[in-house]
Amino acid sequence: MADILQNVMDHAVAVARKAGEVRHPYKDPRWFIGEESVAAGEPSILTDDPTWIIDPIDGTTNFVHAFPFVAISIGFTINKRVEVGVVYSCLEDKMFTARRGGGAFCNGEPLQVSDQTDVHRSIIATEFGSNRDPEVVDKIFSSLRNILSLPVHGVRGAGTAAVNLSLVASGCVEAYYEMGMHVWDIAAGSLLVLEAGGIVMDVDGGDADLMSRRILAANNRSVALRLVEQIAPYRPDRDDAPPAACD
Ligand SMILES: O=P([O-])([O-])O[C@@H]1[C@@H](O)[C@H](O)[C@@H](O)[C@H](O)[C@@H]1O
Ligand SMILES: [Mg+2]
Ligand SMILES: [Mg+2]
Repeated sequence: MADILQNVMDHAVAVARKAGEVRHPYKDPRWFIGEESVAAGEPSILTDDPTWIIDPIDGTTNFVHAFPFVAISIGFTINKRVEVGVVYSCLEDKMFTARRGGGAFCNGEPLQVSDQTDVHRSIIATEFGSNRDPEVVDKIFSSLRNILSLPVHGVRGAGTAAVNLSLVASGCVEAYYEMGMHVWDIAAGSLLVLEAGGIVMDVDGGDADLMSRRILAANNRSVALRLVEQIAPYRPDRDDAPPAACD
């Protein structure tokens, strides 16, 4: 684990030097998108530069209520593509790691998504999110009703996007979808799913977009596309949307 992070940091330094950058790639705020730094007013713009995308506590509500799923999520992108993902599920003491082209692992053991192709025999993970706008709540319940009525074997939610994605990568659930979470919730976990043999796309079946605040991650295309038919999509403000103008 320490080796993986050190290699990535060395790689970031090498890329920066090649580009003629003199700044230190893990001290310059431009190279970070973190939940807390963005909350403190730092920008949330994904560039081609090497960028750490960090959620120090994913599952804050769980943490407050002692509901036992909480994770640390660290993604690293170059050219807007996730190259390394690390999710540490703290109470399970599971360290999930993935490197683009290098596979996904849990505590060093290789991960593989479920081989289930029948959505009716699947478990689907999702979250209710924190938006209580009645139109959004209606969409959430509409999607849920459609999916439950397919029917599927079950619907679950761990209360953390990073853990939900680790569950897809581990083959414990077939898919996870959500609208309204942020890039720091999913950057690392999305690579876990891809490297475990799964797919990641937009909830409408289009290309995945890290900054769109929408994700559908699944073990395979056939399960994913059956879910696309059931999901009532909505568009939260993007993570890289300009701040609203003040009067
Ligand atoms: O705030 P936080 O605990 O880091 O992250 C949370 C996510 O992991 C959760 O799945 C999602 O439903 C919440 O909206 C929130 O984004
Ligand atoms: Mg989070
Ligand atoms: Mg958090």
